[in-house]
Formats: sequence, structure tokens, C-alpha cells
Amino acid sequence: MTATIIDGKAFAASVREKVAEHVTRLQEEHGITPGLAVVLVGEDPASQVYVRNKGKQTLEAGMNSYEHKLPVETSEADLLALVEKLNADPAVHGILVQLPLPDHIDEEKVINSITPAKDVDGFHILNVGLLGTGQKSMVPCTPLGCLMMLRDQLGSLSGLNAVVVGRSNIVGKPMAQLLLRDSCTVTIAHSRTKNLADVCRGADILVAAVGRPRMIPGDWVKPGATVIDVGINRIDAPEKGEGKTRLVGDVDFDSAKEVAGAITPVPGGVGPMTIACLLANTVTACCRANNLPEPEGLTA
Ligand SMILES: NC(=O)C1=CN([C@@H]2O[C@H](COP(=O)(O)OP(=O)(O)OC[C@H]3O[C@@H](n4cnc5c(N)ncnc54)[C@H](OP(=O)(O)O)[C@@H]3O)[C@@H](O)[C@H]2O)C=CC1
Ligand SMILES: Nc1nc(=O)c2c([nH]1)NC[C@@H]1CN(c3ccc(C(=O)N[C@@H](CCC(=O)O)C(=O)O)cc3)C=[N+]21
Repeated sequence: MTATIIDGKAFAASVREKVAEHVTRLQEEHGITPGLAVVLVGEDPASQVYVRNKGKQTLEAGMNSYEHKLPVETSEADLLALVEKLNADPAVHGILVQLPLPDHIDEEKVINSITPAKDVDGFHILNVGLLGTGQKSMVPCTPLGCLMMLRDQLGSLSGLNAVVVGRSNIVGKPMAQLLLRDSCTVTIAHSRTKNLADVCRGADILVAAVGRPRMIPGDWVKPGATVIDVGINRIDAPEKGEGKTRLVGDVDFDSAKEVAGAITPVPGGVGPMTIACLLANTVTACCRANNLPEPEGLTA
């Protein structure tokens, strides 16, 4: 059997289209343009690529994009002052501080200084608590994108066994919360998990968010399972020429696609959906800020 390849790139384009339609409506009917501020500290090349893509797609959706690039030696106080300024700026509906931050800056302190209503990453402790208790919140973009693809693929997730490999605050934990809310039986696995292969083999839904290139082979995948590969790992690709690299996921795609029912590729899977959901969250935040109805189909 060969798996259905879930086309995250095409799905993301359709989400961005819905976002753009809603943006047009906000402008025409209310004279409001949603605005997203992205803050990048330092010059990590991968982060620069993401921030550039976010800015481009924000503008393409008809929204305002405010990019703040700060030098790596920026002090925590200066970064907090910028966040305060953005919190107070009525043209800014969403704030994203690109992670990771340099070691001399306390990430939790910065994230928790963002006004929760503008926290389009959904990383603020208030949003984490709201999600965990089933209340309306900002939902982290990567897990939200994964959930949209799973619902599209499977319809109801109720009663399915879901295994999330990885327990980070930005992917693994919120992913598990969303799957639980959709009535999956959820297992969160991590680096101390015993018999990880067997745990994975029990999964109807397998989400890999580890950060280890092709760690999960096809024989850890239950036949017919839906596999969501969050991993973004850059590896050497000498076959493309000297010094060339390419992206691979946490799942060994070639062997897994022979067993799975459906699987997301890397690139072209979760990554593009993450950015689309960031735009969706910005529109949602803008609507909530203005007491307007939220876009349908763009929230969890
Ligand atoms: N597509 C997208 O939009 C995004 C992709 N990513 C990618 O997703 C991946 C995960 O990111 P993130 O959650 O931030 O990563 P973290 O490094 O924060 O977390 C990794 C998790 O994987 C677990 N882990 C590490 N090694 C093993 C192992 N051998 N077996 C089982 N579990 C293991 C860790 O366990 P423990 O807690 O015990 O240490 C940890 O919980 C990365 O490749 C990242 O680039 C991230 C964000 C967005
Ligand atoms: N505050 C914060 N929020 C984040 O959401 C956040 C972050 N910090 N730090 C880094 C991670 C990583 N991340 C990705 C987003 C898009 C792609 C993406 O578009 N990937 C393309 C490939 C891009 C390429 O070619 O490099 C794809 O998978 O097809 C990947 C990774 C968001 N993150």
C-alpha cells in the first residue's frame, strides 16, 4: 500500500485564500486592516528565511506586516520595551517574537510580556491555560495546522489513538491538548519513553515533533495510520553537489509512505500550514479586538 501524500502546500494556499477574503471584508465593511508584527533578534539564517516568508505572505493576504530586526546583542530590557510598544499599538493585532532568543534573554519573560490577545503564537501562559481548560484562546500555529490537516483527512478524530513524539511547549504539548479536545486517546512520548517503537506502532495518528532527521522508520508505523511530520531538519545533500543541503522530517518518508494511510511530506507539509495559521490567528485576533464575528473554519 502507498500512502496518500497530504499536500500541506496546497492546503495552506487554500487557508491563505480564506484569510485574504476575510481581510477584504474587514477592510470594505469596517475599514480595518489586520496587522502582524514579527520580531527577530539575531541573524540565524533559518530564522531569517522564516521571517521573510511570513512577511511576504502577510502582505499577499492584504494585511500589514511590521518587521523588527534587532541585533543579537539587544538587551532583554530593550526587547521588552519594543513588545510594550507593540502591545500599545492599535495597528498591531498580532505579535510574534521569533524563537529561539539569544541566551542572555529570558524567553518566558518576553513571551509572557505580550498582551495575550495579540499573542498569535499562543505561547503566553494565559493562552496555554485557556487551551488546557477548553476555553477560547489563541491556538499555537503549528499544532493548529496539523489539526486542520488531520480533520480534513479523517473527519472525526474521536476515539482514535494518537501518539505525539515530543513534549515541547511550542509543538508537542499543545498538539496533545488539541487531539485530546477532539476526543483522541493521547500518548505523549519523549526522549525517556521506553519501547518508543511499540508505542508508535499503536498510533492511528502519529505526530513526530522531535528534531531528529528521519528518526522514525516505516516499521514503527501502524498500517493505515495517518502520519504528521513536524520535523524540519537540514542535512547534507552531497548528491545535489558539494556543500549542498536539503530538508528532511523526523519520519523516514520513503519507508513510512509504504505503510501509512496518509502522510505529510517535508518540505511541503506542516511548514506552510504553520505560516497560514499564523495569518489566520492574526485575523482572528483582529476580529476579537474589534468585537466582530470571527472567520469560520480558521480556528480550532
Ligand atoms: N514545521 C513547523 O512549522 C515547525 C517545525 N518545528 C520542528 O519540529 C521539530 C521539533 O521542534 P520542537 O518541539 O521545538 O523541539 P524541542 O527540541 O523543543 O523538543 C524536542 C522533543 O523531542 C524529544 N526527543 C528528542 N530526542 C528524542 C528521541 N530520541 N526519542 C524520543 N523523543 C525525543 C525531546 O524529549 P525530551 O523532552 O525528553 O528532551 C523533546 O520533547 C524540530 O525539527 C523543529 O525544527 C518546530 C516548530 C515549527
Ligand atoms: N515564535 C515562533 N513561532 C514559530 O512558529 C516558530 C518560531 N518561533 N521559530 C522557528 C519555528 C519553525 N517554524 C517554521 C515555520 C515555517 C516553516 C516552513 O515554511 N517550511 C517550509 C520549508 C521552508 C524552507 O525551505 O526552509 C516547508 O516545510 O515546506 C518551517 C518552520 C516556525 N517556528
